[in-house]
Amino acid sequence: MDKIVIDGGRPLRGRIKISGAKNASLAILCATILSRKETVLENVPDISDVRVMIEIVNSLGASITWEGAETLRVVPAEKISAGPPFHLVKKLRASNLLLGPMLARFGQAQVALPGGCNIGVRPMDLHFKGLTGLGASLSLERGCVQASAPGRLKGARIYLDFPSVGATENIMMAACLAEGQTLIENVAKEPEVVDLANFLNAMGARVRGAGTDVIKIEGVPYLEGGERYSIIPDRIEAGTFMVAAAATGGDVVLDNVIPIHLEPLSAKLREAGVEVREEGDTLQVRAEKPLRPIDIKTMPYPGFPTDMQPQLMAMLSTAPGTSVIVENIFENRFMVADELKRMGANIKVEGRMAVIEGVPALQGAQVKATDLRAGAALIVAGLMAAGKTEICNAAYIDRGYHNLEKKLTALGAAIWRK
Ligand SMILES: CC(=O)N[C@H]1[C@@H](OP(=O)(O)OP(=O)(O)OC[C@H]2O[C@@H](n3ccc(=O)[nH]c3=O)[C@H](O)[C@@H]2O)O[C@H](CO)[C@@H](O)[C@@H]1O
Ligand SMILES: C=C(OP(=O)(O)O)C(=O)O
Repeated sequence: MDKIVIDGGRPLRGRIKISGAKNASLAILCATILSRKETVLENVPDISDVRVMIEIVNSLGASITWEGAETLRVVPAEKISAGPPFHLVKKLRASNLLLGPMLARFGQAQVALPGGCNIGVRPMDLHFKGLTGLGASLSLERGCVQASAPGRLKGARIYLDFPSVGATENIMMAACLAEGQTLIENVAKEPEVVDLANFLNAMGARVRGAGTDVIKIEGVPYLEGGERYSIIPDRIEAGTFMVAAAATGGDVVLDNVIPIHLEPLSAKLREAGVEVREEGDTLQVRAEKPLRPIDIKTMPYPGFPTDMQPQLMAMLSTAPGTSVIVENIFENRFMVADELKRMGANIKVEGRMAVIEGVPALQGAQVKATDLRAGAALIVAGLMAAGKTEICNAAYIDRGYHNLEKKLTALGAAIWRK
């Protein structure tokens, strides 16, 4: 059942609830390694990335179990014997977030270099620079990062050359248990970083400034846990449904969203002629085709998110005129263009720039997902296209979307697994 089939051409209409954020959940599951007591996490999406991360943290000695559809009970490990197994670490990019918490809590970590989607080189130099700055010794042995910090890590001043989400999160988690004050400058400001900081503080950490350029952490000797913590809604899942609604000329209401997190996308959709209305924790997206062409540059938050770029490319493929997308975050994130071309799109990719000439319509075709958001973009394209689209490698899509077919069916799409 690794294929998704869509019989396209139907505008999405209706109302659905958005799930908890993948990227916040993955970081927060890693952060539970830091604590000594039980924690309950709510609004956790039941997606394959989360399931793999649960297996990874459990392999270190924790006990994480589902208590209902969206709630996890986490009993942290008291000690760890070995690093997480390679067959799990290689599945997940976010396994790079284990290093900081393992080092801070247990003074050592052995973690294979992470896997995940092939959207760029994705080095870890900034993670290593930060952790070394806190006093850890790191070396790479046979594909495995060996890290140790005899005694406690030491607070330090760390400047990130680029506001990397993962490096910010890893260093912030490690610094929570370091001795003294840590100042991390030029940090990522993504909502998931803020959510992680809020969770750490709920466990007794002293993190200030998350959401600004500088994060200040006063180290504490231990973290307690013991809180019930609700994870923020997934702005990328919400964004994907917003784009799907707009691209099909639909009218969709999304519940459980934080509209401000979606502003970089909402602003661009409005520019394309889409009506986006915010009220409390709901968003309504309404569009009439044809849409207007627009230009997009991906940037760190609050800029336009790279994780929404492929879906926008699909939407713009039928906006009459020329749209230009510049991808500034990941060098290999235009792979979906070739698949969209199979469906009749006219897209030229030159390095980090893609030029899209709107065509009157897409036609259904057999296509393959090359990564998670490329898969999401093909879902959008399949919903727009006339006739049947068959998307293979659906496992990529399952990494990040909970109940995708069920939610789209509720909105009137004809979509099923094969
Ligand atoms: C699990 C998770 O939260 N994933 C998100 C996270 O990925 P991730 O944390 O991997 O993304 P980063 O913000 O770290 O990467 C951004 C850029 O920095 C570069 N870089 C990063 C680290 C480093 O040590 N050196 C370096 O050069 C990367 O190659 C990339 O070009 O943020 C990305 C950017 O918003 C999102 O697309 C991912 O969905
Ligand atoms: C790139 C993504 O995730 P990851 O960093 O886990 O590969 C994504 O969610 O689009």
